[in-house]
Amino acid sequence: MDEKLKIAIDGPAGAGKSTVAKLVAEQLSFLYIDTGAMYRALTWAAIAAQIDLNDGERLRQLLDETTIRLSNEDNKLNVYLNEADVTQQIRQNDVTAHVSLVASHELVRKEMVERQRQLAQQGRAVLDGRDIGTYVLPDAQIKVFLTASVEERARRRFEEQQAKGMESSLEQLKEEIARRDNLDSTRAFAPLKKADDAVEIDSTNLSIEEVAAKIIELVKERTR
Ligand SMILES: Nc1ncnc2c1ncn2[C@@H]1O[C@H](COP(=O)(O)OP(=O)(O)O)[C@@H](O)[C@H]1O
Ligand SMILES: Nc1ccn([C@@H]2O[C@H](COP(=O)(O)OP(=O)(O)O)[C@@H](O)[C@H]2O)c(=O)n1
Repeated sequence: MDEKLKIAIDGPAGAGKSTVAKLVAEQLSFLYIDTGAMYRALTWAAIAAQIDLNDGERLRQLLDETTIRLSNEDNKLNVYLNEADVTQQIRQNDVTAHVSLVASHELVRKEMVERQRQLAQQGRAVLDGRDIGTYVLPDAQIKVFLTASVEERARRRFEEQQAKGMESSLEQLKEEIARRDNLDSTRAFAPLKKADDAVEIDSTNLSIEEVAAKIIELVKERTR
C-alpha cells in the first residue's frame, strides 16, 4: 500500500464522519486528523478572548499566535490549544453555534489548510471535514462524501447529547444543523461540496460498522 495513501471524508454535520474516520483509521492503522476540531479549537480561543468573530484578520492573528495539537492517546482523541487540553470545551454548544462563522474567513482557512496538509504529510492518513477532497487534499486516492437525512443527523446528535446528560431539543438541533450546513455550503472560499471524484455514501440506514466496511472496501479496490 502507498506510504502516502490519504482518505478524505467530507460531508454535512452529523453524517458520521468523525466516528467512521476514527474507526477506519484504527482498522487500517492510519493517522486520523479531525480538521473540524481545529476550527473548533480556534473558535473556543476566540470566544474566550472576546474577539469579534466577524473579524477575519483578528482571528487569523489569534491563530498565528496559537498552537493546536491533535493527539491520539489510549484510543481517545485529545485536542490541545497552546498545550492546554480543550477536548471537552470545543464540543460545547456556544462553540458549535459559532464555528461555521469562524471557519468562513478565507484568512483563517488558508492557515488551517496549511497546517492540515503538514499533518497529513506524516504518512497514511484519514482526514475528515468539509473541504478535504475538494481543497485540502485534491489528490487523495480515496474520497468519500458522507451524507444522511437531516432528521437522522439531528436524531444522532440528540442521542449523543442525551447520553452526555446535556439539555437539548430535537427540533432545535435540526435547525442548528441546517443552519450550519447552509453556512458551510454557501461560504465563498472552499465551501462544503462533493468532489467530482468522491464516492457518495448515504448513511441514513447504515450502521457505523457498515459505513466503515464500505470505505475499507473502497481502499482495497483502489489499492489492489
Ligand atoms: N451510521 C450511523 N448510524 C448511527 N449513528 C451514527 C452513525 N454514524 C455516526 N453515528 C452517531 O452520530 C453522531 C454524530 O456522528 P459524528 O461522527 O460526530 O458526525 P460528524 O463528524 O459527521 O459530524 C455520533 O453520536 C455517532 O455515534
Ligand atoms: N475541513 C473543515 C472542517 C470543519 N469546518 C468547519 O468546522 C465546523 C465544525 O466541524 P466538525 O467536523 O467538528 O463538525 P461536526 O459535524 O462534527 O459537528 C463545521 O461546521 C465547519 O464550519 C470547515 O469549515 N472545514
